[in-house]
Amino acid sequence: MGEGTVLQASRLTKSFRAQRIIQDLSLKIPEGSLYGFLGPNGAGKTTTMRMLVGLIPPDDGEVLFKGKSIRKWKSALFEHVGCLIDTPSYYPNLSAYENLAYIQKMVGKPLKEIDRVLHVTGIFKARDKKVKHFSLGMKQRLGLAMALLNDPEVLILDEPTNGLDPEGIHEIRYLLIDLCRQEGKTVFVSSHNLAEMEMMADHIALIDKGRLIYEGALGTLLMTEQYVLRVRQGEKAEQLLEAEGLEFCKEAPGAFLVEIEQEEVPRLLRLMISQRIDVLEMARKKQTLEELFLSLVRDE
Ligand SMILES: Nc1ncnc2c1ncn2[C@@H]1O[C@H](COP(=O)(O)OP(=O)(O)OP(=O)(O)O)[C@@H](O)[C@H]1O
Repeated sequence: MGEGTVLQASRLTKSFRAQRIIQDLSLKIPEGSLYGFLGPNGAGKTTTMRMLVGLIPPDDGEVLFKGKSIRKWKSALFEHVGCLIDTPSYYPNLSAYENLAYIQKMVGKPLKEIDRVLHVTGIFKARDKKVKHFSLGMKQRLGLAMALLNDPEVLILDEPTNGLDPEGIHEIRYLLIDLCRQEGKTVFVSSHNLAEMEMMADHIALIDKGRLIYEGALGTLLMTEQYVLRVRQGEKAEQLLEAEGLEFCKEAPGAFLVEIEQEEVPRLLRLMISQRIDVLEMARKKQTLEELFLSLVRDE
């Protein structure tokens, strides 16, 4: 992963008809990250993304690309950022190739880029098919292909898996992971589906009612201080945990959730083995993004 912040939102505020939609929202998107932008429906994700790509101006605050305000560097977004926000507009009676060629001609860019993006997004075989015959998943891929035409460093995608079937979701997910890990792009993707984001993002921001609730790396965030313990001899293990004075709760016969410091784990395992307790599993419990989100919203 690259170093530094590539795109930054600094204290963005936005109202529509005197109603505050985004409130003092700051984000730092690390270069090379797959950044999940999460929040419930109506939290303000699309509005934030529109500001990030310069489609609408913030009332207050600013967007910085590589440290420079986009207000003074308008071409930065055009040259370095590709986006898929709202439904992409295309001509249904034209083929995928013709749609992409139309854009390239308009901006005076070479047509040779088209086959590259058709390959990257996996719709090369449908290159000459009319878009009106495309499935929703293929249309999303075409939208991504449009966003990739310029070979941008950063991709900003608003709910790209919305409306897709499980197979389509899976394919887009792996495509985004590939774009980030293989092609080195920074991928900023919004979703209200926490479970889906957990499978691909390395950084996340959680917003609710236009405010930032959490931003950071996902790595250890989901780790808890609890361990899942599964053994064959449940009663013996329970007695041992009690004798050791550990906090625990029984989840099922022979299955416990134990509060224990990582440093103490080897000693507990040695004790169990010496008492002929067969340990089937001892693993750090991970909370789901959903559990984390709910606890953060509750704390707010
Ligand atoms: N142009 C607009 N005029 C008035 N209100 C707007 C406008 N755009 C968005 N809103 C309002 O702002 C709030 C946030 O909308 P936004 O689309 O940014 O949320 P979101 O997090 O993307 O939600 P979703 O997941 O449903 O797309 C909503 O209450 C919406 O009705």
